Amino acid sequence: MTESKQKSKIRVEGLTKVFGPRARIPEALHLLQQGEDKTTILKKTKCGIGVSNVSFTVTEGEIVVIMGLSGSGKSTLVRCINRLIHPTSGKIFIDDEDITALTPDALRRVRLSKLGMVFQNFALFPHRTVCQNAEYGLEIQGMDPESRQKKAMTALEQVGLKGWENHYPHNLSGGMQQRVGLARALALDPDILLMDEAFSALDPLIRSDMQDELIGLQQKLQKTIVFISHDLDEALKLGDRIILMKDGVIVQSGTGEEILTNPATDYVARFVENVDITKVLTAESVMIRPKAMVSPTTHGPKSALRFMQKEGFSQIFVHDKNHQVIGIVSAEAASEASARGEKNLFAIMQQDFLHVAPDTPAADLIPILADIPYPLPVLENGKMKGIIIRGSLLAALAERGRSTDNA
Ligand SMILES: Nc1ncnc2c1ncn2[C@@H]1O[C@H](COP(=O)(O)OP(=O)(O)OP(=O)(O)O)[C@@H](O)[C@H]1O
Repeated sequence: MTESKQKSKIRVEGLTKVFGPRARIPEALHLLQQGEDKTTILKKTKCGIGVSNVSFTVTEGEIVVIMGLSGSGKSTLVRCINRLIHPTSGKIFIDDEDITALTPDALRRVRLSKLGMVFQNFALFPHRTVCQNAEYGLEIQGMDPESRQKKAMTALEQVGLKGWENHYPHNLSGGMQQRVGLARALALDPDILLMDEAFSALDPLIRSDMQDELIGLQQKLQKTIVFISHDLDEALKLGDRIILMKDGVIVQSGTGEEILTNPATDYVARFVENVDITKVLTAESVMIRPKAMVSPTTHGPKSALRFMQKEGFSQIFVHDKNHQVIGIVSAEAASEASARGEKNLFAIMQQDFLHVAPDTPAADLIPILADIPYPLPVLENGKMKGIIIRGSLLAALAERGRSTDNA
C-alpha cells in the first residue's frame, strides 16, 4: 500500500506545542529554532516543549502507532489532533480541513462526527449501565433514545459484549470495561479512532487479546486509527506504520520492518535491539522468486526432469491453467516415471504439500522448513508468490543484521 495512492485522512504539518508562561513562548520558540534542547529552553524560559515541528500523514484505513518513552510527546500530539489543547504553531488537517483554524462550534462538529477517543483509564460512568455508557456520545449529539440504543447495541455486539448491556461497569473485568470504551467510540461511527495507551492498563494476556480483537475489527471496519503506545511489541503488532518520538520530535517513521532492519539513528537501534526480528519479518519479505514451475499441459515427467537438471532443482512445482499451484514433483519421481514411460505429470505429482501465506511471520517458517524436503511455497489465493528455502531464509535474516541463532 503506497501512501501516494491512498487518501490522506490526517495531515500534521510543522506542529509545535510549547507549554509555559505565554509571554515567554516566543523566546522559547526562537531558542527551539536555533536548535537548543528542551532542558536548556526550560531553564532559560520556564517553557516546556511538548512537540517540536512534527509533520506526518495518516492515510485512510491505516493504523499508525505513535510510540516513544514517557515524556516524548505522544499525548501532546494526540491532544493537539483532537484539539483538547491548542497547538502553538503548525497545522492539522482532517480530510483536508485545517482544524487549527476552526471556530469552536465547527471544531465540536468535527470532533463529534469524525473523531472517536479511547482512553487508558476507560473513563466509564459508574452509575450508567454498559449500554448507557456506549450511548453517551450519541446522547451528546442529541440523538433520540431509541436510535441511540440501537446503535450502542450494535457497537457492543461488535466488541463481543452482547448480553452485558444492562450490567454496570463494576461488574465487568478490566478488558470488558475497555471493550465498553471501544464500543462507546464505535457507536458514533467515527472515521478516525484516537486510542491513547488504550490497552496499557490491562493484564498482558487480556491486552494481547484486545490487540487481536482490534486487528479483527479493523479488518471489518477499516477505520483510520492513531494508537499511542510506549510498548514496542504492541506497536509492531498493531501498526501498519510506526512513528517513533523522542524529546518531542519524530526520530523515525516507517513500517515495523523498516524500523527494525534500518534504524535511522543510534537511539532507534538501541530502542529496537532486543526485538526478535523473526517475529516481524514475514514470508513475503524473506522469499525468493520461484523459477521452478511447470504445467502438465506443456510438460510430462521427461521434460520436467530435463528442466530440473538444467536448472539444478531437485523438485518442481506444478500449476494448472489458472496458475494455481496444484502439486510438486521431485526429480527422483520424474526420473522413475520417465524410465517406465509414464507421460502424465499429474500421475506422479504429490498433491499434498505445505504452503504459507505471504504474511506468515518468519519465526513460524523455521520449524516448517526443518520438516519438509522441498522449498516452502508462499501462496496467495492459490497462486505462487515465491518460495522459501532454509538457506535463503537464514541469509535474509542475517542480511538484516540480526542473530539467526534460533534458526
Ligand atoms: N500541561 C503541561 N504543562 C507543561 N509541560 C507539559 C504539559 N503537558 C506535557 N508537558 C511536557 O511535554 C513533554 C511531552 O509530554 P507528553 O505527556 O506529551 O509525553 P508522553 O510521551 O505522552 O509521555 P507519557 O507516556 O508519560 O504520557 C514532557 O516534557 C512534558 O513534561
